[in-house]
Amino acid sequence: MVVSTEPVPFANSILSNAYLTALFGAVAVLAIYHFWFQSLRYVKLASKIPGPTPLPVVGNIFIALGLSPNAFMKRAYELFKQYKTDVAKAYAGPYLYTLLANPNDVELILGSQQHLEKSWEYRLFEPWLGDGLLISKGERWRSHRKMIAPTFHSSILKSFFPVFNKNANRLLEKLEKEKGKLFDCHDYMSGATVDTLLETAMGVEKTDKDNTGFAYAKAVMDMCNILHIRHYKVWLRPEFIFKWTKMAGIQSSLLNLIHSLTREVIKRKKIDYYERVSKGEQSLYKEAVKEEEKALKNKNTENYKYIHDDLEDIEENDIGEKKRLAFLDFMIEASQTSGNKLSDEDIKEEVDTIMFEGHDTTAAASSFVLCLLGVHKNIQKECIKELKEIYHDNWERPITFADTLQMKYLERVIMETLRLYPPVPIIARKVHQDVKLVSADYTIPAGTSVVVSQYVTHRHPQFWKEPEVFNPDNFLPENCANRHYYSYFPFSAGPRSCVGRKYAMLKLKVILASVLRKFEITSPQVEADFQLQSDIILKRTDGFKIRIQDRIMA
Ligand code: HEM
Repeated sequence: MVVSTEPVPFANSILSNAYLTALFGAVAVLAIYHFWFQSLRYVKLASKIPGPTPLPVVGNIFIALGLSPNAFMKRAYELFKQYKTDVAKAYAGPYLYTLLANPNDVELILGSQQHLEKSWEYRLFEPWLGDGLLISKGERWRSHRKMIAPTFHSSILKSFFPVFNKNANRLLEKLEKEKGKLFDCHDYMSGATVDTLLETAMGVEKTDKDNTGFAYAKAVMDMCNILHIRHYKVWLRPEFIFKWTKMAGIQSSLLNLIHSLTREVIKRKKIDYYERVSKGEQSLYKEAVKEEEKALKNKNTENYKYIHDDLEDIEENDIGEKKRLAFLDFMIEASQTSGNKLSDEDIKEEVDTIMFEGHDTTAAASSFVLCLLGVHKNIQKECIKELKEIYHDNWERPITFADTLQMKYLERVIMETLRLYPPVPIIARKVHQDVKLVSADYTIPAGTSVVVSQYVTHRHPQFWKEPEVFNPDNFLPENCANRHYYSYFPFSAGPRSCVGRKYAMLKLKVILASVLRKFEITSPQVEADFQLQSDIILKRTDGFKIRIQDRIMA
């Protein structure tokens, strides 16, 4: 049989008519959508705000298309500079995001009691952190924060010093094998941070053979990567799409690992608690609450004056050291006390939140400090000068709380590191009321998301002299005195600031001073070589590479 390959004019014209109709139909639907979209109140208000032109339906998501996480970071920062504005907008589909760089505007969001709700992307954390402190809202957030924040105050932090020192020494032992080699210090800092958190905040001691810290830290890092990919590849955000990807299977095994550690930790602590009760030991919870209330009446401020938040409303010396409980003990006792409705699941969510927030942030911060000290040898020398003044000939003695108060230069190095390389590079909130900006005549419409970026504001040329230069003297008291308060917020600021910032600063000082006393650090790279990744936690995609050798004391 011969099959004709001749075109069939009639069928063709039907097809082309069908194509044309479909095309016109699609254009008409898009046009109607476009005009409807433009008529929406929030879109009209936002139309005045500068930003890249959005395409119908998809908005500006093409900015992220085909970009790797570190290229995305670079591109976002370049766009902000290119528009030379303190306010910029972008659409992910129909969702409006307004980015604020000016501290006066940042203050309107972070300093307010109204805009406390996190933007909806934080919900991607839900399978992991549940409704823990980082993402919870309303009365639940308020009551849990009131309970958790005081468990990270100086009176209890001081009692953590033996554990801080023990884990710092373990880290030094592990680092021995890297002497002379070029290696990535992040895994080491991460493992040490998890072990310290487990032992301090959770009260769970680790055995020498136990590799839990490392496995857990690795699972947390992998989870962060998945969440980050879903943040910027917005089409992967909906659960019904994500669940068909390979990543969903990986996420599920990572969460199994993370959650089983959390459940194990809580189980162990509960057994301890019941043993204490069976021995007739009294619950310290009620007494601690009473002390807390008394302390709250005595408002005072101290130390870290560069951050405004509710933690400063508590005078720590008012709280008897013996009556203070570390985080997890406190949560367990509170759950057993009538009047509290803390379930095991509530405790698990808060434990997961503290383990995530307290670990990856501090590990990134300490790794950045080590790299920067490797690059800036003169600044490393200054740190050593200060440490010599504190330790004289007793170079190996354990680091005390009093020592950390004298580490003023190291504190400035840490703060400057957190300025240029803030571990949490952005924060997003959902606003339920219109926000009239201070820096320009724009109004952010209610019901949309606002993004403030530590990375961008910390480099704002109007508020920082030579903003791209690493200079710890930026934090000399005289240089801080007249700087806008919200030009620096590595720990966020206002009512929803980081509850663990004092813990973080103390831990960073102990771990960094320990490494510096033992090793001299060098880096083969300069800062311009750092490849930054706009992950949930800011990282270097090229690795935190340093070289160490025994420090020879002159
Ligand atoms: C260098 C270390 C750290 C940095 C830079 C940092 C930074 C931050 C930032 C920016 C936020 C606000 C996040 C947002 O609103 O999206 C935050 C919140 C939080 N941080 Fe930290 N953090 C650090 C260490 C810690 C530690 C050590 C802990 C606990 C042990 C901790 C516990 C928390 C918690 C529970 C929240 C949620 C607070 C709330 O929403 O009420 N952080 N942190």
